[in-house]
Amino acid sequence: MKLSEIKDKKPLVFNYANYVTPQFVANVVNVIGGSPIMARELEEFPDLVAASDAVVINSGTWRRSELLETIKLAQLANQAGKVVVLDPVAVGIPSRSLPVTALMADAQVDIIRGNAAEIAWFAGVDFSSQGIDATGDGDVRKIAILAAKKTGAIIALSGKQDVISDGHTTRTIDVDVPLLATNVGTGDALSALIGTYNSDGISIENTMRAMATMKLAGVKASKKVKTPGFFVNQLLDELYLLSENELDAFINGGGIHD
Ligand SMILES: Nc1ncnc2c1ncn2[C@@H]1O[C@H](COP(=O)(O)OP(=O)(O)OP(=O)(O)O)[C@@H](O)[C@H]1O
Ligand SMILES: Cc1ncsc1CCO
Ligand SMILES: [Mg+2]
Repeated sequence: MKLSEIKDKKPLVFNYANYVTPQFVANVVNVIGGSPIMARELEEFPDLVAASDAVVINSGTWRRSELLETIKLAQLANQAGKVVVLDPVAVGIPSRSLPVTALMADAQVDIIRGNAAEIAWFAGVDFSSQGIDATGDGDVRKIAILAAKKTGAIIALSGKQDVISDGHTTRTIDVDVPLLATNVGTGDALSALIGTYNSDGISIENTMRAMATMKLAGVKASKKVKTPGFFVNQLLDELYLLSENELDAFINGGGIHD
């Protein structure tokens, strides 16, 4: 979906959010023109999935008791033909791998958005991490392609270099914006943006537009402010102000490669 269509159609994005960053995630969806809703009550899922245009599942603060409910949520979304995005926070920690493995076995995840260490786990590649952060170095393009082939999902690997791959077609965005990594929840919000942009159909193109949106807003914000506190507010403003033309110019203008 194009940015202008998001603003016209206001897709409803159902976020099964973690309890650390839901306010930021909701604001990012809102300022771009979508409509966020958060919930974690099983009895509400059928109604909410029916009303939603995308479902974004973040496993950042899952309790085991919520796992079966989350699988049910993903299955409901699958049955209703709604896109399912997974944000597998710190999935490489063994006790966190188990519920993600269960979800992937019992429901279809269409798009996985994670940092390099999280995506490396799906690829079966070693990549160092510390808690929620990727700290290592590696061939992120290769990791994304491998993870896409292993999971059958579109992979959105974020970091200094963003990589989007379905295992056959791969795009990269090579733009360094260190301040983007200082705000906890930029990745969570990016996953929700990916749900928003893919709400009318899942594609590499839509996923790339979502990642380019966050990166470009980060580039613009970091030209104006230099510290994390101001940056996060400026980032929201830049997302709010971003135009379709600017986004197209960024996408066509050299930072993005096949
Ligand atoms: N060094 C960097 N240079 C440029 N952009 C970055 C850098 N690190 C992260 N980003 C950007 O920050 C956003 C979030 O990606 P990141 O990989 O930090 O997610 P994450 O680790 O899941 O974050 P969080 O856990 O805080 O939600 C993406 O838009 C990504 O492009
Ligand atoms: C800090 C943190 N811990 C679990 S989820 C989360 C937010 C970043 O995803
Ligand atoms: Mg994350």
